[in-house]
Amino acid sequence: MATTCVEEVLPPVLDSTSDQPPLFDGTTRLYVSYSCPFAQRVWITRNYKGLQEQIKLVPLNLHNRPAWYKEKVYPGNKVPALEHNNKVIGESLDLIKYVDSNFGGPSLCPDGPGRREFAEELISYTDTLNRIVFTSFKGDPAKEVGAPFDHLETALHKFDDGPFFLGQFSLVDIAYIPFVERFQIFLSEVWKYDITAGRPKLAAWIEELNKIGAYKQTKCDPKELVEAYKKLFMTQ
Ligand SMILES: N[C@@H](CCC(=O)N[C@@H](CS)C(=O)NCC(=O)O)C(=O)O
Repeated sequence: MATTCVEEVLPPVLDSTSDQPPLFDGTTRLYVSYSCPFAQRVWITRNYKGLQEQIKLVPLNLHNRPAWYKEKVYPGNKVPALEHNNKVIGESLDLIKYVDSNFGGPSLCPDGPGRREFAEELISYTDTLNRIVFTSFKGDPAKEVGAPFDHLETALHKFDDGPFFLGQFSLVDIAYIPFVERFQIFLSEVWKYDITAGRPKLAAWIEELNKIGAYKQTKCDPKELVEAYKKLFMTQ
């Protein structure tokens, strides 16, 4: 498996006091926040394809956002956004496909009968998983999150030529892992709920992903995550 990945010194975070990097000067820029799971999807894709030189990371402080981001770069004012070929485009699920098909490096799109359809099906289920789990944080997660994690466990049984959703590592794994990473931490820390208990395929999937450098470099800080989610979901 290709894990063309160099350990990268991450650029400093820009805030409202920071100058705007030049726009449309021919540099491809990926605007992210280091703690955003949506941005993490595109960041992993870029790393895995070995595009650290071709796609420059521009990390933003979302709590003290530079005004120029909304005004000049991306009116949607969210991350991720990609500046490429004199355009700025957003939406993480579109961007992982865009980066995969418009840049070099190993393909992350599945080939072979049944895989493309299954990939689309799974990619659209990410929103369902996220909705159920985020909503459960306001209720009783132990009762509510079982079904979506069982859905992932079942999906991981479909292709047996590797530990990933389509057998080999693909955009499907990338679409899920930033969220599953956070859910695992928060559900375990706050609710003592182990998402891998009784789900051996899910456990093996997480273990294999943790061996991939392109992903490891993007992981969130568990302590910060717990604090942020407690504020977001557990205060009135
Ligand atoms: N649907 C978007 C969601 C992106 C998103 O919500 N990003 C958050 C950070 S994790 C953001 O930029 N929030 C800033 C805001 O909403 O003002 C995607 O998939 O890219």
